[in-house]
Amino acid sequence: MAVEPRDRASGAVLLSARGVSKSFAGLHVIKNVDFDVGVGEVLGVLGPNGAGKTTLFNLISGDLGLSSGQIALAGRPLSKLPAHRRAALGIGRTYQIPRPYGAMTAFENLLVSAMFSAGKSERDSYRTCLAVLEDCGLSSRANRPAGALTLLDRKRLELARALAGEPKLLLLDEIAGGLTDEEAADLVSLIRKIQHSGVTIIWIEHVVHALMAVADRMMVLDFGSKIADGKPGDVMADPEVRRAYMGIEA
Ligand SMILES: Nc1ncnc2c1ncn2[C@@H]1O[C@H](COP(=O)(O)OP(=O)(O)OP(=O)(O)O)[C@@H](O)[C@H]1O
Repeated sequence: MAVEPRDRASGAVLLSARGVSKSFAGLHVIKNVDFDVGVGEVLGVLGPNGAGKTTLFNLISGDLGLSSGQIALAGRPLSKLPAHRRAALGIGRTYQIPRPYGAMTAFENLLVSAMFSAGKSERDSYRTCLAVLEDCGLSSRANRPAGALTLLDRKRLELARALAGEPKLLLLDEIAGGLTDEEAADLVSLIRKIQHSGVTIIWIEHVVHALMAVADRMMVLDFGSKIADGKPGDVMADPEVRRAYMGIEA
């Protein structure tokens, strides 16, 4: 799973999207979006409600099919692959509303990911799941039913489930939403740790200060189009971003 720092510095592209578009019954939700994500990079994605951010994740993970365009992982076109094949290739994701198997324990939830996404044996999966639970601060809740966990722990579990699949590319969808400042800071430390282990991350988030703390680059969507892509400070100072996202006229 881990990549060496030199890979991160090499500028190799892990995910590339070209001319990506999605329509629902004639409603153009994603419009001709191009972007790359480098190996080991953290790309933050911002945009107003309804801008198309989650739809973009659904197109990458295979939860939805493209209307047109191409998405490739390490040069391999993904368009014809169903979601489970993309997971096996190393695409892990969280959902905005956590989707644990509520009646299963936290540990069992991870085991499903490790065995079916990472394709590990049960024995190897046990080891991975214990390590991931520890990293995510969930060891003491390993045997609790997922449905009985607090919001923060359900968010941690959502992340832990994705990590148990040993992703190369991790898609985080508004994982800091609804958390206190202190909880969000804990989550940021955890995401930094994941980043340092070499996982490439795309993070959709409205909690901008959390995103700014880890993003190498930011991309902004508005009405399905990319309106900015660059260094976080430059993007946040961009007059079009300030107008679209913060309602501030330049
Ligand atoms: N399966 C679907 N069928 C029809 N319309 C959809 C579907 N999924 C999303 N949409 C529409 O696409 C648009 C973009 O939705 P999306 O959830 O991608 O936005 P978002 O940027 O993630 O918003 P938020 O910040 O509120 O999560 C919205 O107008 C939404 O209603």
